[in-house]
Amino acid sequence: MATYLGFDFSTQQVKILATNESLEPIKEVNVHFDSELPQYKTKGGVHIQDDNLTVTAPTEMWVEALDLALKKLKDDGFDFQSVAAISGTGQQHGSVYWLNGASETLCNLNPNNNMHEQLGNCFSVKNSPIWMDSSTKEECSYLEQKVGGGQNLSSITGSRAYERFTGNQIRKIFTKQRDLYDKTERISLVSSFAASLLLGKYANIDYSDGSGMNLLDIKKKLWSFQCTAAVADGLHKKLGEPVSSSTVLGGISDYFVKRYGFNPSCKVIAFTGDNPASLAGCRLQRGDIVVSLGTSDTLMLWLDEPKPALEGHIFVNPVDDNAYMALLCFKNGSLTRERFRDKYAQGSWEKFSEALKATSPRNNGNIGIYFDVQEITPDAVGHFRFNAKDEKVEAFSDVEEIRSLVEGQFLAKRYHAERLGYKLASNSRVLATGGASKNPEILQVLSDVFQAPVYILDTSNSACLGCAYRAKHGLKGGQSLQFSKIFDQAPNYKLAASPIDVTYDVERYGRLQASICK
Ligand SMILES: O=C(CO)[C@@H](O)[C@H](O)CF
Repeated sequence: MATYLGFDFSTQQVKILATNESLEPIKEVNVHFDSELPQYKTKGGVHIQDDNLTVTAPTEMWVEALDLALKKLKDDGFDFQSVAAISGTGQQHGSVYWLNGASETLCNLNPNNNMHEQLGNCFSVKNSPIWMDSSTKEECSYLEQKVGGGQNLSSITGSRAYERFTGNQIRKIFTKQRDLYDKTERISLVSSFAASLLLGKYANIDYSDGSGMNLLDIKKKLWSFQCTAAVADGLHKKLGEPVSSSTVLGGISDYFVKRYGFNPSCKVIAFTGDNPASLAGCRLQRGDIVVSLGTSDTLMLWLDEPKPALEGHIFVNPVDDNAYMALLCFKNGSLTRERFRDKYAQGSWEKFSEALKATSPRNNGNIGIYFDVQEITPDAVGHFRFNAKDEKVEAFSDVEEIRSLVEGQFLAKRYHAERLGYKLASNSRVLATGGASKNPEILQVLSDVFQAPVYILDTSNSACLGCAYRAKHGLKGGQSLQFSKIFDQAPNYKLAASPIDVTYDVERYGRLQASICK
């Protein structure tokens, strides 16, 4: 009975999840960086430097965690011989810098020793910049200026310049630590670095995670020469060529065959970023949209004709090279919902829900826009209330305040999703996850605003699970096989809300939002 492994190199841990042939989870192990590798002295898996902008993680820590996780799986009696294919994911945007000559060590690892003892001196940059870094404003401005502005950069790479995006991080090293850059023979993302360890040679960056670098032309699926030339000399050669996310990169390295008992025929499928992997793990299809309702709310959607903009991110789709996915982050999520619960519902979610039931869709024309903290989408902050005549007002009734918050948050999501190319269709489905997805009344508003059924799914392991799915997909045919065909049974979605027939004026929301942005 074949099994598949998904590896997740996330911010706080390395997780390995095994599934059976039917892609049902059968085993899971993890190594938590802070508590199990305390010698690296990380907090939340990272080091925040004194400037409070630079955020890194020790590259060697990730290597050591992989050996530790596989040892846990071995001690648990897992049958590595059964593994037909593996794939994995890494926190997006992070980067790894392999020292000149490192490839020789990588392909000749001694299975009697830990990897990190052998690879510890193979990184020119010992502390990898990661997605929480925001120290590259200067590099972002430079790149946008070199390619003709933020919208041009977004049209090429799917995003305007963002501090955490890899190209800008590489430029920072090229301009400020040129000696380290010159000693670097290969630059990986966290995802392709992890794949390289398991492959025993440098793994290609995949199209989907590569879309988070401000370097990949997402239409041509090639490095944009305009961007790579603007970032650093000789960058193209250090990146290697990008590949489809379902590419069979090769067989597993002999180190793992001898040290853990993997089958030499086990194939390594391209690794990708955590958000693309989650899209695969949610089994997202055309017309679907994932709404994750957490501290910050995020939207992931499947797109066929993306419209890259100055907000949000468009990535090449991880399971279909000819499609795309979009990621939108909304910083004001559950903390704002909790503040309204406390202020207008006496701290009770039951009363919060009663308020939603006591008010009607569209809230008599009242719209609220509440950005307690600087919002990402759009770039604005403050509280704004409008009555049915679009006049600014100071307050609504308590129950109207609650509905105006929830409707406003979901109208924003639909408005920005449509700006990126999302088209509501008869087969549209909203897949809700995260804390607030446990509240039926909030999901009813979500369903009404999107005019689509809302399903809830447990996505706690979506990134890792998505990689086990992608391992089987890559092995069984990759791009020549529709991703949904690899599943034996229907997804475990549970219908939570169906829309009542109501039409929300999304464009009106857009006009009011535009009026409050500077
Ligand atoms: O920066 C992000 C996406 O653009 C985060 O979701 C990271 O991928 C988390 F690892």
